[in-house]
Amino acid sequence: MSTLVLLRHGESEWNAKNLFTGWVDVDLTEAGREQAVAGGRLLAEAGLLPDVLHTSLQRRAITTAHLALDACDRHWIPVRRSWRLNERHYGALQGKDKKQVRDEFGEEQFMLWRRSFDVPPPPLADDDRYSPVRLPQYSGLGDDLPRSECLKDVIGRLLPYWESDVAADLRAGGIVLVAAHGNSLRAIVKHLDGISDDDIAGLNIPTGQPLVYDLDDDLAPVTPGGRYLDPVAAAAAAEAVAKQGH
Ligand SMILES: O=C(O)[C@@H](CO)OP(=O)(O)O
Repeated sequence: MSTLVLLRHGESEWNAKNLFTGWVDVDLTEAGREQAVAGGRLLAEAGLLPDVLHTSLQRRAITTAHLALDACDRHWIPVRRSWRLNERHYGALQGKDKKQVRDEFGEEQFMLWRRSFDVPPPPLADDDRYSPVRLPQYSGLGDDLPRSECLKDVIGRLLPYWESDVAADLRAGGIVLVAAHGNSLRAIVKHLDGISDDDIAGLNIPTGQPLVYDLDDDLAPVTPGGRYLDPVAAAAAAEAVAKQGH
């Protein structure tokens, strides 16, 4: 038996502005920092003290994890990071206002780009100011560096890391914290709960709310869907994510 805690970063500057973000490395807002600290306090109150942390290479997840772990006195645990836990690359939509995109392209196309399993947004040009191609943290990726991704693509690049690194820590026992992003966490939840390609469209992950999975020896959830430590706040925050752009 092992325990997995999934934590989406707190509110980011571009969450607050309602902009598609993806691989753009924006910071947390003050409210996002407070959410991260509150998430850490929830972990402490529940006695869920992480033994190891996995994060993406993005500032909003890294800072959230640091603040949450500091709040529960686990700032010292081992850390592993991978681009494979990054947010979904939102292609040419990165930096665009969600409501404006919905108004311009219509509800159906907007939701296909946002939540469909296999429709990626148009690719981001390498000379775009939001392209990550020249960032040093991605210099070794070569052909793996995405220009746009759908959820299916995220699952494809995330699962190898899940199997090799996260699952290995889970099998070793203890409590594993994964601090990541709305869509990389949707990919993990889809995998764990066996959610269908259609039904995953309806799943939204709230910012800063710890989601806990107790896993059996096969790393299958004991309780499907896991449990939020603050279910009322998590439901309200997930609803707010679902409504973005509307
Ligand atoms: O813009 C993004 O990168 C993500 C997460 O903030 O947005 P969405 O919830 O629309 O997938």
